[in-house]
Amino acid sequence: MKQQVPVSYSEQVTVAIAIQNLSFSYQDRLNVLQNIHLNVRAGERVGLIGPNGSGKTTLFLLTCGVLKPTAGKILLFNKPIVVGEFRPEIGLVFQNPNDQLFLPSVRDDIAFGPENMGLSAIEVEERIQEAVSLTGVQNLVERVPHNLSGGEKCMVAIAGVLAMRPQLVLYDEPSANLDMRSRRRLIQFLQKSQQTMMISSHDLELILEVCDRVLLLNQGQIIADGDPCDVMGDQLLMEAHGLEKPFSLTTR
Ligand SMILES: Nc1ncnc2c1ncn2[C@@H]1O[C@H](COP(=O)(O)OP(=O)(O)OP(=O)(O)O)[C@@H](O)[C@H]1O
Repeated sequence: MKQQVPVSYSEQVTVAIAIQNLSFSYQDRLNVLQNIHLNVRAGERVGLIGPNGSGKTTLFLLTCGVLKPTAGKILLFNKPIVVGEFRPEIGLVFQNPNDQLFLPSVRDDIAFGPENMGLSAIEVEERIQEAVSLTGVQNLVERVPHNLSGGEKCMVAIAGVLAMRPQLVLYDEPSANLDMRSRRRLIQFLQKSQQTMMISSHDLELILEVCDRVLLLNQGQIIADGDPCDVMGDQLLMEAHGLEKPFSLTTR
C-alpha cells in the first residue's frame, strides 16, 4: 500500500491540494475529521470511500472553503483556502443536483458561475457551449432544470461546474440515483475528463473504473491511501470499516 510521502519543494507546483493537520468539529458533532494529512497531485483521480457519516462530504466542504477548519490548513495550488473566498479553480458537484440547480433554465444555471466571474456575454456564451458539449447536454439547454430526470440533472450540474473551467473538481456521490445507462455515461465522461478530481462514492465499481488512487476514510481519519485494487481488494480492511470488497475484485 502506498505511503503518503512529504512533498519536496521541487514538486510543490504540481500539488493541487495540500491538507495539513486538518481537524473539524460541527457545533453539535465533535471530531468529524481528525488530523488529516493529504496531498493530491495535479492530474490525479482520487476516490474517497468510507461508511455513512465518515466525513467525506465534510472534507469536500472544507476543501472548497465552505466550512472553516477547527485546526490545520488547506492549500489549493499552493494558495491557502480562505473561507468564503471564491476560487474558480475548484468546483464542487453536489451530492444532490437540486442543491445546485435553482434557476428557470439550464442555460441560466450553467451561465451562473461564469457570470459571477465577471466574464463578458460573449465569454459566458463560449463557456456555456464548451460545458454543454463536454457533458453532452446540448439538447437540454432551454429546458427547466426542475423538470429534468435525475441523470439529466446530474450532467447539467456537472456542466455548471465545468463552465468555470476548474482545474480541480470534487464530485460528491455523482452516481447516486442514476440508472445503469446514465451511470455508464457518467463513468465514460469521468474517464475522459482532464481535470484533477476527487470522487466521493459508495459506488466502489465506479471508483475502480475511474480512479488511480483511493482514500478510505472512517471516523474522520484516513485509514488507507493507495492503489484502488490494493485497498478495495483487502477484504479484512474493507469489512473492518463497514465496507465490502467490490464484486469485480472477488477473484483476486
Ligand atoms: N451541518 C451539520 N451539523 C452537525 N453535524 C453534521 C452536519 N453535517 C454533517 N454532520 C455530521 O458529521 C458527520 C460526517 O458527515 P458527512 O456528511 O461528512 O459524512 P459522509 O461520509 O459524507 O456520509 P454519507 O456517506 O452518508 O454521505 C456525520 O456524523 C454527520 O451526522
